[in-house]
Amino acid sequence: MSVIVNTDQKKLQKKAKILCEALPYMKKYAGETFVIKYGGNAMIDDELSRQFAEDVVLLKQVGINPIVVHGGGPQIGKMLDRLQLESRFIDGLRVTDEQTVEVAEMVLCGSINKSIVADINAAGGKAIGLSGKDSNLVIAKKRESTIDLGFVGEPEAVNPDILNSSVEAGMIPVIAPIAAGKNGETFNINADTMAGCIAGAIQARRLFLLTDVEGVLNEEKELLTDLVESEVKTLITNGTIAGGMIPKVTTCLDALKGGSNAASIIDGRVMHAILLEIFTERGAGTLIRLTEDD
Ligand SMILES: Nc1ncnc2c1ncn2[C@@H]1O[C@H](COP(=O)(O)OP(=O)(O)O)[C@@H](O)[C@H]1O
Ligand SMILES: CC(=O)N[C@@H](CCC(=O)OP(=O)(O)O)C(=O)O
Repeated sequence: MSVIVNTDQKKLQKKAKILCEALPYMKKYAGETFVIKYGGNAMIDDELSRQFAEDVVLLKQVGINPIVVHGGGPQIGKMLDRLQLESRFIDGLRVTDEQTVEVAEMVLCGSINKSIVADINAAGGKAIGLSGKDSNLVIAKKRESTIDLGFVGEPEAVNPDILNSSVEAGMIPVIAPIAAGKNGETFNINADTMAGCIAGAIQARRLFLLTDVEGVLNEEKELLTDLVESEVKTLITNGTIAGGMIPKVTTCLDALKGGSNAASIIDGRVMHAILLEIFTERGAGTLIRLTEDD
């Protein structure tokens, strides 16, 4: 025979209260599509990866349609090191020659994509691994820049049919940021850029970028909880926003202009970061909007 002691009951009541608090958000977001960008730096340990997968499956279970776009910059870097090839970045983008694009495709579409798919499936979901190449999901073109970045691409067109049919079939798409150009060449796309353009093209209700910092930080390293477009531009110009944070904030602005309702940069090192962001009144990261009135 088992008994429930008072402290157990209090713990259970606390759990029930948390579930009730999440109810209005579940209702508000049921049927909506969320694009979640899972950065290579946020995949820092197995337990966090397992919890990320559980969060994604929970979203699907409560009627939200999550679409995961992943990165893997540090993992590409490690493989390049092993092959004694150099990693070089300009404004957060990897300079990508022919050998580098081969390695990027192998790492992103191979080990990383499949391990996220496996984690989501192990958590009870039905994940399908894709890249921009599958069913012409994303057609890329060379990214023009003052310094030649090689095979770095940017999305030119998005054909979301494969996403719509996968979601309708109850699947969770997991997308690697690799795409083909019109002539069949392979392009390496920054994963934030890939996530933002997909979010815009399918008019995702929300875009989340999970990374390895609390959000956008000011010069004193304090978290900026809300930013509008003009503030983002000033922070880039004065160098406060630099490196890998540049493609993140510009991606958020592009997704908002494309039709997403809100874009947030959040700390992927925090357990259940997505659930906290979606199902509590004020998430922990930086919320980006176009203007104060949005
Ligand atoms: N103002 C800023 N606030 C926060 N992080 C910043 C800022 N400027 C530059 N960064 C850098 O951006 C990094 C996140 O980008 P990145 O390394 O590309 O992450 P991910 O792999 O998650 O895409 C942070 O770890 C930090 O070093
Ligand atoms: C062009 C470009 O920079 N592509 C990235 C793609 C992976 C990525 O963006 O990964 P994170 O999100 O983990 O940084 C790269 O080669 O690192």
